[in-house]
Parts: sequence; structure tokens; C-alpha cells
Amino acid sequence: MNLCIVGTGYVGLVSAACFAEMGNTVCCVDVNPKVVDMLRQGKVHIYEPGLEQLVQRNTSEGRLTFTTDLAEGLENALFVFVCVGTPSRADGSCDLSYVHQVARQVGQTMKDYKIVVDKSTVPVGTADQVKALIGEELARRGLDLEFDVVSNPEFLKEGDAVSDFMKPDRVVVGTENVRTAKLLEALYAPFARSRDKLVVMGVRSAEMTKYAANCMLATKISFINEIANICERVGADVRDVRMGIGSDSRIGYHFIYPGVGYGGSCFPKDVKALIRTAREHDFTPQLLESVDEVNDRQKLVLPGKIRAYFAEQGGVEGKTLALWGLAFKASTDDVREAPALAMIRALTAAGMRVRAFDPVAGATARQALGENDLLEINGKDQYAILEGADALAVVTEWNQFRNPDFGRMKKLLKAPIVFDGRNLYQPETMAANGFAYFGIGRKPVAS
Ligand SMILES: NC(=O)c1ccc[n+]([C@@H]2O[C@H](COP(=O)([O-])OP(=O)(O)OC[C@H]3O[C@@H](n4cnc5c(N)ncnc54)[C@H](O)[C@@H]3O)[C@@H](O)[C@H]2O)c1
Ligand SMILES: O=c1ccn([C@@H]2O[C@H](COP(=O)(O)OP(=O)(O)O[C@H]3O[C@H](CO)[C@@H](O)[C@H](O)[C@H]3O)[C@@H](O)[C@H]2O)c(=O)[nH]1
Repeated sequence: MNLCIVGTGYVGLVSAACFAEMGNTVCCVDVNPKVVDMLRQGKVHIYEPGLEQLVQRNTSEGRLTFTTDLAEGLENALFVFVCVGTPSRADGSCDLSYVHQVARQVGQTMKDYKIVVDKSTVPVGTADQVKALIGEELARRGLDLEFDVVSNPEFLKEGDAVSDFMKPDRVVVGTENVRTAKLLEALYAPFARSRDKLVVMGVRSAEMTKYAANCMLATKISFINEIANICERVGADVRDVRMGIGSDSRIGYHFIYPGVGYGGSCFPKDVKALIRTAREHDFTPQLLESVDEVNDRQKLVLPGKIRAYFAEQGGVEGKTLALWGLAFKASTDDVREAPALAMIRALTAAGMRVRAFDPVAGATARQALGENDLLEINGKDQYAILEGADALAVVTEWNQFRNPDFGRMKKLLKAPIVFDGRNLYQPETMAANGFAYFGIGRKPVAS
């Protein structure tokens, strides 16, 4: 089948490469000429395991092409996937300007029947807006071409994007048109060989399903973070509590890891957007508002522990913190809404020096944080930043931080103090190695 994918970010590029891998012919369109140039040379501008090889193979075999020209992308395509960003506006609502822009451009450019598939995460009712905008532009051109607008939200996770796309739990398709549903079923059939995965529903239900999924997962994280904060105060250990509740299959072990709060380009913005939608419809989304507030508060829990620890030594001003991890989670270079950024801003504002290491997110973090005399970012060596630092904070759960050389760490740090925002280490092990250790919701152990 012939596809046009508009937007070559995490969702667009992964979808394009995976569809091409299954034998489809895919033309990707992006407004950013630098990105398109890089992709044409087989270089991928984002860090996503396995993606570059997939892009290179399909490009060299002619199934995957890149352009800045939407007309070229639409030329032979039956499906037009909209994969552009839908960031938060200052008031928390979803900024649909890129989606609207694409809809208008499609209406201005299309020459024959198209199925416009919205993969971007968009509020309920957006497909109707897209339909109206395309119709408006066609009318301006005096054309009466047929087209369809479908919702097909994406559920991949960054860091696992390729395998999530290749083996989805489900494929949600929102359309009232049986023929269109059949065509999408055929397109997705290679990703659903083990079992039937297509869930077909109305367009509005599909748009809502995406928000419901992300809000459910965000709720689980805020819930366990709340439990962790209570555990700390009552002398319980959240690690044991997680094992205890996770064993109940109705609860499960997944997505109940406490930590530094959820970040990324999806949960924070999608929870806020659904809150806005509910409020616009005169409904107070009490639970979602709490999920969001608990998360904002959680991002400051670790900096709070650091400040409390150094309070007895005259505060954090002039002290140096070594920080492991800048990305919002492991296996990505994405720092959008990353808890590490909130932490760095809070601590450097209080006069603390921060020396940070991340295996891949150094450049994106530097760009997001801008100039800051109190911040130094090192992308080469997790141990080098420890030398002479007053403490270490671990913020992202990269594998290389899970089993570090504690002896070497102890020699390099000025004092053996670890603030563990991901509960990677055991309090008993840390105490045995002579570290003062502060996790999230852990039972204190005397060193
Ligand atoms: N990142 C994820 O893990 C993820 C997962 C599921 C769903 N989503 C949703 O998918 C959408 C895209 O997210 P992303 O993270 O891939 O975004 P992104 O910011 O990584 O990429 C968006 C791309 O769209 C391009 N673009 C913007 N306007 C354009 C236009 N008019 N024509 C062509 N290209 C244009 C940008 O240049 C950019 O390369 C969002 O709605 C997001 O919420 C993201
Ligand atoms: O038990 C957990 C699980 C996750 N997180 C944090 O939650 C955030 C989001 O993690 P994750 O969901 O793994 O990454 P995303 O790439 O943001 O993926 C989410 O957002 C995407 C965009 O909508 C969806 O497609 C995915 O299904 C959904 O998992 C990160 O900061 C994680 O550290 C926790 O704190 N505890």
C-alpha cells in the first residue's frame, strides 16, 4: 500500500519505518528541512533503539523516502497519517495548530480520494475539525473530492517504540465507515499475526481512548508516589508494598514504580488536556487534577530531601551535586518535562552546583536548560562527575546506573551520600557499603 506520513518525530518516523518494513511504500513529509536532509542520508535525528537500522534498510531498498513537499508525499498515497506534535498551551489545553495546518495543506493539495488518519493525540472532536478544514480548502479550490478522516491513536513508548509498534497490544481505529475500517485492518494485519488486534469504534471514542489510557497510567504512577510518601512517614518500605499489591492480578506489577514523578511529552500534557476538556464541558475532573498536582509535587521530593540533608551544613549553596540521568526515562534522549530539569532548576536557583551525566540526553538537556553557570553536563563518563562532589543523585534509570562500582564511587565523592530517585539500590547494600542513602518511600537503615 502507499502511505504518506506527515511529521517525522518519534511517532511519525517509527510508524513510517515499521510500515515500510512490512513492504509498504512510505513517503515522509516534514517541515524541517534539516531533519529531512539527515534522514535522506540515513541519519536519524532522535535516539530510539533499532530505528536507525530500520530507516537505513528501508531507505536503501526504496520503500522509504523523505521530502518537505506535501504534494510529493500525497502524490500516490491512499493513507495520509498525521503525526505532528500537539503540545500543551500555557493554560493546559492542547495546541492543535500543527494538526490544523496539516489539514488545510491536505485540502489545498490533494487531487484524489484520501484516507486521512489522525495518529497525533488530539482532543475529542478534532477529527470533525480536520474534516471541516479539508472541506473548506477543497471548496475554495472548487473541488468536490471524496475523503475520509479516521482516528488511529498511537500507544508506543519512547525507548521501546519500534518493538511497541511492531507488536502492539491493540490497534484502535475510530471510524463509522466499514470500508475504511477494512482497509486499515489490511494495513495493520502484519502487526496482528498472533491474534486479532483491531478495536474498531466511533471516532470520538477512539480520540477519548488515547486520553483514557494515558490518564489511567499517570494515575497509577501518582497513586504509588503518594503511597511511597506515606510509607516514608510511617516506617514502611514501598518496595515491599509494591510487591504485596502487585501480586494481586487486578492490580499488577506494571506502572507502579515510585520515583521522581512522570515526565515525557505525553503524560503531563495529556492529563492537563483532558482536565481542560472536562472543564470546558462543565465537569470538574477532581481525580485527574489530583494526579497532576501529586506529580508536580513529586518532582520536588528529591530536591527537598537534598536541601533537608544539607540544611544542617548551612544549606546547598556552594555545594556540588553529581547527577546521573537527564532523560525523562531510560533509553531516550527526550528531556521534555523531565524531572531532572525541574530538579536542576530548583537546586541551582538555591545556589547548588550541579554536574550531570546522561549517556544520550546531554545535548537535548543543554538545549532545554540554556546557559546556567552552576550547571555542567558531561556525556562521557558517569564516574568523572563524582570527583569532589558533595553527593550523588540518581534521576534516570539507565541500566549502567543499576550496578555501579560502589568502591570507586566512594573514593571519588567527597562524602558517600546517594539520593536515589528511582530506588535502584537497596538501603541495606548501601548501608553495608558505608553510604548515607535516601530513596523514595524506603525504610531507613542505619549505616
Ligand atoms: N512521543 C511519543 O512517545 C508519542 C506516543 C504516542 C503518541 N504521541 C503523540 O503523537 C504526536 C507526535 O508526537 P512526537 O513525539 O512524534 O512529536 P515530535 O515533536 O517528535 O515530532 C513532530 C514532527 O512534526 C513536524 N511537523 C510539524 N508541523 C508539520 C507540518 N505542518 N508538516 C509536516 N511536519 C510537521 C515537526 O517538524 C516534527 O518533526 C503528538 O500528538 C503526541 O502526543 C507521541
Ligand atoms: O511505574 C512507572 C512507570 C513510568 N514512570 C514514569 O512515567 C513517565 C512515562 O513513562 P513511559 O510511559 O514509559 O513513557 P512514554 O514514552 O511517555 O509513553 C507513554 O506515553 C505515550 C505517549 O502518549 C504512550 O503512547 C505510551 O503508551 C505511554 O506509556 C516516565 O517519566 C517514567 O519514568 C514511573 O515513574 N513509574
